[in-house]
Amino acid sequence: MDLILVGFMGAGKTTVSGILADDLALAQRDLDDLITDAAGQTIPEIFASRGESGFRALETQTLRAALQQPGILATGGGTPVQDANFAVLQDTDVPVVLLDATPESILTRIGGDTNRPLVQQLGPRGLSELQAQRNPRYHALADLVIATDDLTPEEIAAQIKAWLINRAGEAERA
Ligand SMILES: Nc1ncnc2c1ncn2[C@@H]1O[C@H](COP(=O)(O)OP(=O)(O)OP(=O)(O)O)[C@@H](O)[C@H]1O
Ligand SMILES: O=C(O)C1=C[C@@H](O)[C@@H](O)[C@H](O)C1
Ligand SMILES: [Mg+2]
Repeated sequence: MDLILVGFMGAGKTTVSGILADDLALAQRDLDDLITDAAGQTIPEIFASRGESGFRALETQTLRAALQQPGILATGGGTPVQDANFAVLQDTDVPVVLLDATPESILTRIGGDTNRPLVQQLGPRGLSELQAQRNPRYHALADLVIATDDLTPEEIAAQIKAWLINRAGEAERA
């Protein structure tokens, strides 16, 4: 993998990874898509038939395989929560970018979404509490943090690209 995006549901990982992958001519890999492809079920179907723990087991398996592939990986919002996933993401040399967003932005973006079971299960308040609980994990992994509230996905992709170019230059000079 060349780059990993982490952050809460609705932070924009899938959207931004698509733009950046196109721009850099890299493969876009979305962990949620890889999981649904492997399972032959949507995320709500996986949660309904196997429970959240069944989804998490698939997520861990799929993450390990995805990290062996080149490209830009958009993780799921809960990926860093499992200790095994967190350890793998912490150990990798691949740069990790955190897309951060306030609970207000998250609710505006995904409050009405039906493809994320936790949005329905938790409601607005529970969702914000879950985000606060997960934030330390996201930040612990991040080599770069982008506050996305007032940026378009294109602007975020451009900031990440500039950071990657600068980072490559620094590595060359070292
Ligand atoms: N910077 C942004 N400004 C406004 N809307 C955004 C921004 N980034 C993403 N969105 C919108 O928010 C919604 C969720 O985005 P996206 O699916 O990329 O999030 P995600 O981080 O991949 O979430 P998940 O963890 O659930 O996979 C989409 O409707 C997308 O268009
Ligand atoms: O934050 C989460 O726990 C999740 C985020 C989504 O990307 C999906 O992986 C799923 O809906 C669970
Ligand atoms: Mg996504």
